[in-house]
Amino acid sequence: MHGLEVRNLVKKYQNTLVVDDISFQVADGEFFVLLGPSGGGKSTILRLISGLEAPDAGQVFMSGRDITTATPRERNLGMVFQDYGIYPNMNVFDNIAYGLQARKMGRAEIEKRIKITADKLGLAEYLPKLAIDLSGGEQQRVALARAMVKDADTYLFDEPLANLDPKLRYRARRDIQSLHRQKQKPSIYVTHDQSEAFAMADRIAVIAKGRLQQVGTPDEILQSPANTFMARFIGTPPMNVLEGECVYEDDRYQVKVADLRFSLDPTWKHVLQATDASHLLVGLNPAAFIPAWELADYPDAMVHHAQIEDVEPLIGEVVLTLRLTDGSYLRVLCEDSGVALPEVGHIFAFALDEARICLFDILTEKALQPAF
Ligand SMILES: Nc1ncnc2c1ncn2[C@@H]1O[C@H](COP(=O)(O)OP(=O)(O)OP(=O)(O)O)[C@@H](O)[C@H]1O
Repeated sequence: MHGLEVRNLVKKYQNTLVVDDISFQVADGEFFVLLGPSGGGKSTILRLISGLEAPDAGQVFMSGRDITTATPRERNLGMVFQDYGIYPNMNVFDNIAYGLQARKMGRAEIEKRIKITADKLGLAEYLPKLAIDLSGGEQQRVALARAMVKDADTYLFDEPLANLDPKLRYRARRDIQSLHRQKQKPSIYVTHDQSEAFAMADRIAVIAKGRLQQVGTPDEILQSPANTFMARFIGTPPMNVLEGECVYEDDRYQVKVADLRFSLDPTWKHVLQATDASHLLVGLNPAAFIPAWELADYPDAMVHHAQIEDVEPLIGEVVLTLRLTDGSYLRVLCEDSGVALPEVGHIFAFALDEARICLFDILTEKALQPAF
């Protein structure tokens, strides 16, 4: 097998389980993002892959070879970390050359590679300068150059853009993706920034409390959260998770949330017959609502009403918080209509794209799956 695999990795610090039985595979050419809240265990997983720390259990494989006990150098990794690991009193050329010299590469080959990489990253004029005299963004590019000059078997990135301003982040993101495409190796990228994860990832693994919550493409993660943690974590604003009840009336399954009733697709039938559907958790994606000003385009949609509790304008979008009859709140994300914003206290008319309803078991909080 090509690519990288971690199998049942476990790591404890002073009896606290920080990495709890984590397994995943990353194919050659795949950009794989570890996303999750701070302290969840993402960086520890990267350190276990890099060999900077040893796992208490589990294995790491590269191209099918067990490298769990190999030294970091034997693993042949390209690494870009948040603190960049730059030697401040060396010039930029020597910083980039360091790993190649350690591998006993010839001077002419080192110079050739550094020239190509420095040109690509706009670093040519900085090569003679001391690293300490560079800005944060320039140092970040040096760290990237150091990973790029190598022909590594896997590339690891640990929040490499955390210290950059938004404009530089955008450019650095493009540089990292271009490096990845050129190398066609597995890349594993740690971030707690969802927009970064969704912009860059082929697949995302969400890690929280040391556990793998879900692995999937950005679309799978967004549309089909595996549990209520995922539903409440992903998205701005995240999914509404409300208590509800399923009823079978008028020849169809319907889900009731406060005084709202939504029709469920027949693909839910088997789940609802097998589960205690009288009480479950209902996931309503804020982006799945049809606002008042678009209802004319959906003449068959079931129209609901609720009072507006809060209006939060964003760039080109608006988040409305609606108060339901049982006192719970529903957040709705709408494209800005271009006319006057709805007002707090007014009654808002809306419909729901019912195909996007998610249901969760109230005890396990795991997603229920419709049968297609
Ligand atoms: N060397 C260590 N000794 C003891 N505890 C540690 C050590 N390294 C990490 N931890 C703890 O392990 C947990 C996971 O840390 P880790 O840095 O892997 O999380 P993370 O998801 O990368 O967080 P962040 O996004 O903040 O970097 C944290 O509770 C952290 O305090």
